[in-house]
Amino acid sequence: MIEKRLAELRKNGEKALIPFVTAGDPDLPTTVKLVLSMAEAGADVIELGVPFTDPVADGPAIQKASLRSLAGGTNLAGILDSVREIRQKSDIPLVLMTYYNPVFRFGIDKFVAEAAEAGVNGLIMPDVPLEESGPLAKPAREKGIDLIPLVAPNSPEERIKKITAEAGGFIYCVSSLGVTGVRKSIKTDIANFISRVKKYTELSVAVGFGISGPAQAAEMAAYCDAVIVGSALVNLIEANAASAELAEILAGKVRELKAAISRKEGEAVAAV
Ligand SMILES: O=P(O)(O)OC[C@@H](O)[C@@H](O)c1c[nH]c2ccccc12
Repeated sequence: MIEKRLAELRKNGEKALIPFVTAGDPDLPTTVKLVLSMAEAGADVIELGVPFTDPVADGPAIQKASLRSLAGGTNLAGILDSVREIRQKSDIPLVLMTYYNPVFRFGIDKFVAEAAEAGVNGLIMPDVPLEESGPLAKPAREKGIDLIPLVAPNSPEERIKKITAEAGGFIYCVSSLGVTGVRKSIKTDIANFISRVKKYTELSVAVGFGISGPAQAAEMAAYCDAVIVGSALVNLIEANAASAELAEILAGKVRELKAAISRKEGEAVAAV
């Protein structure tokens, strides 16, 4: 499902936009609204974060969003209910980003079965390395859920080869070492990094971590098939959580990002 959607875009020479939001920030009914409005605004796949108390791969923006969400009582069962609700209105591919602990507590097999039934298409689990993904990979494969791996700029060639061989959905290339969060500039040689990954896979390759706005998204999109934007959107949600216009504000940002990565080379960036 995810791979198919991304492959269609690639065939048309289009870049994909994958927005990330933390589920339950500010609350789950709002998350449903935000996902639907982002889908309508041009998001191609949506990544939903499962809040966790010890989100080791996350920077301050998403850590805070996780705490806000947990304070409101968000749990995995509630998130799966929200996915069911989204599925009544949209077929946009959905990826859950979750640490191992919430899944383990829920029960791995039960989680995979319920996530698949609810309409989850992919999983990103930052604290589950390939070597430990077995107990999850088998049921996920059986239920048609893609395990989307993270690859870092310092991943050795052999490791990239192994990880991509087991992957589904797309390959998540982490732009920079460290945690999630907007960065003024991305110092990694992305062109080189992406071409190393592309040697081993036919799957679409996405870049995420540190993309702060349209200009940076466009810069990254020049090298890869999809860009992932999280913290910048999470910050926008935090700043506008009390506004009746929140869904429209977020949709506006998604439209702006999608337009920026859709621009052909040489085309001027419109002042927005
Ligand atoms: O927030 P950023 O820097 O835009 O990065 C994307 C990111 O938010 C999202 O993909 C994500 C959130 N938490 C994660 C943990 C690991 C890997 C990826 C993620």
